[in-house]
Amino acid sequence: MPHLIARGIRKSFDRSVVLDDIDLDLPQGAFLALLGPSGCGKTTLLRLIAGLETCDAGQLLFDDRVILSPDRFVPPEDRQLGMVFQSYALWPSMSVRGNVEFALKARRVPGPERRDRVARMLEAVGLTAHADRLPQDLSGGQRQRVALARSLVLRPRILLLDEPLANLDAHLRQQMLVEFRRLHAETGATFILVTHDQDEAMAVASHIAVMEAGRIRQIGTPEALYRRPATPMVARFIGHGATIPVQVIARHGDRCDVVLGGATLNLPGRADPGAGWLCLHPEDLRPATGAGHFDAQVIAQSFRNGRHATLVLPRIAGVDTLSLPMDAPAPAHTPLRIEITGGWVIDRDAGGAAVHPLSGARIHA
Ligand SMILES: Nc1ncnc2c1ncn2[C@@H]1O[C@H](COP(=O)(O)OP(=O)(O)OP(=O)(O)O)[C@@H](O)[C@H]1O
Repeated sequence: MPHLIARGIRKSFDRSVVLDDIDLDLPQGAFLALLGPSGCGKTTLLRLIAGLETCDAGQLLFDDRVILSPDRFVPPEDRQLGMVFQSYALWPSMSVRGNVEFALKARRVPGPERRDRVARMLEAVGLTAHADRLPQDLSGGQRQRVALARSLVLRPRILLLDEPLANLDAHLRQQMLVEFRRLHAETGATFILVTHDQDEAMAVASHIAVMEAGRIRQIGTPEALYRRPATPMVARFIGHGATIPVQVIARHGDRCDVVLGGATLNLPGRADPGAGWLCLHPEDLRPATGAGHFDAQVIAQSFRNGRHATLVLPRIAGVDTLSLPMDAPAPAHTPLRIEITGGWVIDRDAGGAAVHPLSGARIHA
């Protein structure tokens, strides 16, 4: 049974619509990433779930109880959730232990149980040795751990994370992502993470909701979004993808015949005959070993993960650049013939589709 449900949520600020027709079915224990470009409404949706905003239309339900609608508002403290922000907002004059213990004291949790829960939480986030330090004497990553511990010690059913890693360097971010996954698995709580970094979302989330202009464009597992993007925006946003305009001439179930340049290709996809988009990731392209499909010219290369990541300018109308992995170095301006080895074909008018039929708005644990 889903425990967090949003139905047709709409929210405006000063008559401009910031969230529109938001639907979610989230079971207990999911790890959802809200992903999208700046200003698409991620934080507003998180704040709405947190009880820090009201809505104009729709409903938010937690375990079948309406916690938000235009005429109902359950305050944050009655929603069984915790929040961790970018600015960790720790109490500066309290020790690490004091910060983690504070809310338990406020809730009058008896001393022995309180000390036990704090000790176990500090152990879980690896801060036992720093329990008596003040926040100012900690690194950014350690402060972030205190903020996490402080929220998780209350055993929330939902933990809301608003760009919690934005202030950390790349190395610490990776460490904290591993930590998030571990704590998520250990606590069994539902985690909802706001991020505009798709690598971050792919690294931790069981499900990703890609948002654009106040709407959820697609929601599903990272793999579903990567392999079967519903819109060109999702295709470009996930996995460093690109889109190429193609003509779809036939559809056979989950495959389509498309014309690109002079060639006809049979590729995975679900587009009807007419104008379509071919969604590609770098590994769907390679230098042609046979006739190939289109000409291109190398713009630049960088060596990454054992391959030469190559940016090329394809000779295809309406396409700027594409990237593909190569085994050999190739200087700028090298002409290449490129072969397409995979991808996903969608309708040209798929731009506004809210939900892809394969991923669905309903999330199952
Ligand atoms: N209190 C407010 N009053 C007026 N407009 C607001 C308010 N809060 C947010 N907005 C507007 O709502 C839109 C969505 O903002 P929101 O912070 O939810 O986006 P976001 O996707 O989280 O962006 P970012 O990644 O930059 O944090 C933006 O256009 C923003 O300016």
